[in-house]
Amino acid sequence: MSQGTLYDKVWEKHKVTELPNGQDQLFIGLHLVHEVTSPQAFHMLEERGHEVAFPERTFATTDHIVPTTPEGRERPLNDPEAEEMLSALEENVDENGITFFGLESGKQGITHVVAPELGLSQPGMTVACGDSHTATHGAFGSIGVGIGTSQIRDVLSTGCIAAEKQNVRRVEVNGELGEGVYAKDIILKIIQELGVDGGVGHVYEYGGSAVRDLDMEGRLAICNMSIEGGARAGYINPDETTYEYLKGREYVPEGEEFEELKQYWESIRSDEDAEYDDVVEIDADGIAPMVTWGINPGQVIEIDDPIPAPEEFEARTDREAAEKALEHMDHSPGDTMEGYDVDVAFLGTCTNGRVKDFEVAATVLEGRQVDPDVRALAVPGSESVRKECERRGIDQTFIEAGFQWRQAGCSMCLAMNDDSLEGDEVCASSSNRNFIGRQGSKDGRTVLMSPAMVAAAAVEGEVVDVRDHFDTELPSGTNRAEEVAD
Ligand SMILES: CC(C)[C@H](C(=O)O)[C@@H](O)C(=O)O
Ligand code: SF4
Repeated sequence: MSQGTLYDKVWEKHKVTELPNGQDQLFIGLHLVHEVTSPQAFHMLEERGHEVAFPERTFATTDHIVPTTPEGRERPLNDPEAEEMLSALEENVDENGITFFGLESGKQGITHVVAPELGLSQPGMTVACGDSHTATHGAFGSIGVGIGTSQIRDVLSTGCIAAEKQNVRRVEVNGELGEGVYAKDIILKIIQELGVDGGVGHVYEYGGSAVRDLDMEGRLAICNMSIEGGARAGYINPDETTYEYLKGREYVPEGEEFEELKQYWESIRSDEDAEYDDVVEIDADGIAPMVTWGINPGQVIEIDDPIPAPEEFEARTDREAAEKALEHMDHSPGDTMEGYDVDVAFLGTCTNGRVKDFEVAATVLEGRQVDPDVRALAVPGSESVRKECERRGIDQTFIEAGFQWRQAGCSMCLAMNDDSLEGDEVCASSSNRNFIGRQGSKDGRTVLMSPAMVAAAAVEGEVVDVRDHFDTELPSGTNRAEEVAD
């Protein structure tokens, strides 16, 4: 039984009661809604004649199905199913008085990019969304949980869900990341070591000097992929980096109220002597850029390591998964990923679609050209990210290099819009899932990596080690430069 962790404290503060079935009734502080998973829940609500209990705690955006070109966004949308989902959401938010960051709002984007940048996600909250990547918000020191349709209905009508408390595993990442190595590489390393099911029954508390050193964008990328490691949620204790990021954002109170909030935020940090159900240590110094070789995020290696042979895995299921992966990806064991031909480069998503991600990739692209055989897509995670990149001229670096510069959405992460792989194309992708068919083509092949590595792959037309191929000094992705010694 763990004591004194942030998870325990935040859970206790939001627990309404214990239910007869042993689960807890948990109050949800922030409910995020998107067009794919909400229509049915609103419908269920209507059927029962219920109203939305806390419209002021509910915020909606549209992300999965939206086209990413200005022409594509003209209404009605070309795809009737997409139009139906979007219109349903528009009607539902209208009828229920819910704030909606729609296509015309200038604030539209991926749920897990929009809520953090507006300051909606704050430490010590419970955040729920009908989306498996809701753990992203844990980067602020909140409990973010992905929920299904009937739970969306429950949150809409009562502000609560029935949930089971999980065990807490501390994932302690100490040391310093080398140049060209980023938060994305840390989380891929964690998933490599603990497995895609390693987190089942747990939430992950990420800590250690390498995590403390990360900027908020990096922390968001790590928490985002908790679900890929099987964890129900993932979080990082809030600190000065968190508070500095939040200060001045649209939904964050100012002045005295901010100071009061900060006291609450400090109080919910895990205690020094908190007990964890499990502690795992990872050495950041040793991490190289990570790339997936297979068809789940755990089938991942360091860029210069050989692709494993099925016999190297102990469990039969892992051996079978490796065989399937080798066949789908057309690899032979012992090969490295370096030199694997790439047809598409995709930069964006709720993992790596933030300003810092584009900034890092732009450093790699500066003065260089995308390989003529590569289709390269830059899709900002939100319209605010797009505008900020344009204000800084980052978009020009992408465009001059030969990238298509798009509007915000999930895009080719899961191809619910027109952005899709074709045939057996290989995509160097900054996203979080490499399942077969994920990017819109059943034969398509996804290689997950950091934004710097995606940019390098776009230029070279193949998977490369960003550290070897470029002499530019790469931005670090940490807050060390700005940090005042403490
Ligand atoms: C469409 C949505 C429900 C889904 C999720 O739950 O995560 C999507 O965002 C994904 O990444 O696969
Ligand atoms: S960007 Fe990808 S992972 Fe994130 S919410 Fe959209 S589809 Fe899901």
